[in-house]
Amino acid sequence: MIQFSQVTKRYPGGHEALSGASFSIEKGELVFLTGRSGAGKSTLLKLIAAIERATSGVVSVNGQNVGRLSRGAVPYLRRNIGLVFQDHKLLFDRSVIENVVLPLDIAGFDRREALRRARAVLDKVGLLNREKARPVSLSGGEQQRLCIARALVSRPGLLLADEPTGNLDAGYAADIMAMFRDFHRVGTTLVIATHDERAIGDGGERTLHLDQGKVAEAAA
Ligand SMILES: Nc1ncnc2c1ncn2[C@@H]1O[C@H](COP(=O)(O)OP(=O)(O)OP(=O)(O)O)[C@@H](O)[C@H]1O
Repeated sequence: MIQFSQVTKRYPGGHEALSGASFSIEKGELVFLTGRSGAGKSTLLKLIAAIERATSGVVSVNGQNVGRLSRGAVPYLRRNIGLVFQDHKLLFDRSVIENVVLPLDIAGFDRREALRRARAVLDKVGLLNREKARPVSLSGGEQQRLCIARALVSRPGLLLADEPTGNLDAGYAADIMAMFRDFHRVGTTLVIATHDERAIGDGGERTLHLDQGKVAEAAA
């Protein structure tokens, strides 16, 4: 599903965040991405979602070279990708539930069905009682859970999550990981960048370790 062939990403200013990275992720895999702060984890996720483009090498998703996608084609790629990034990009002028419903509105869902699904996912992340609140009135951890709800509501085939449990206490972190594992069980591909040992657990999942822009398989 995801293939990196000799991918290098150099940011303006010369910093090389990824250096000749090659690996593949099959459909339905759950993969953790580990490595020190600054190792290149966020960069790797951004290349998959075409938020950043590789300096050299090929990133392909579902057989498409995402570095070659036209601007117009990027929304089609993202339609099937749930994104949980650190800069939540929530809409602060809309309520919690409207933030979650939005991807379904864009996908043309019937309003009642969209609200039903949005409430179900808000319930799972423990925010159902805040559905009318504005995101600005939520704590950092609540905003993170809202972001996770919004990423999962359209049941994407691929979920990319950057430190999804970073701001959460142990209880919520475990709930979110359980949700991710449920999605994995029904066939979603997940790539989760994390420092959080609690998130990785002892499930024997595949872990890719990043060190100074190089990617290596880590022993489970
Ligand atoms: N837009 C940018 N412009 C210039 N340099 C950048 C940019 N984004 C990231 N970098 C640099 O690239 C390197 C890798 O950053 P990246 O955010 O991918 O690391 P990370 O492993 O996700 O770190 P963290 O765990 O702290 O989020 C860092 O040295 C960072 O400073």
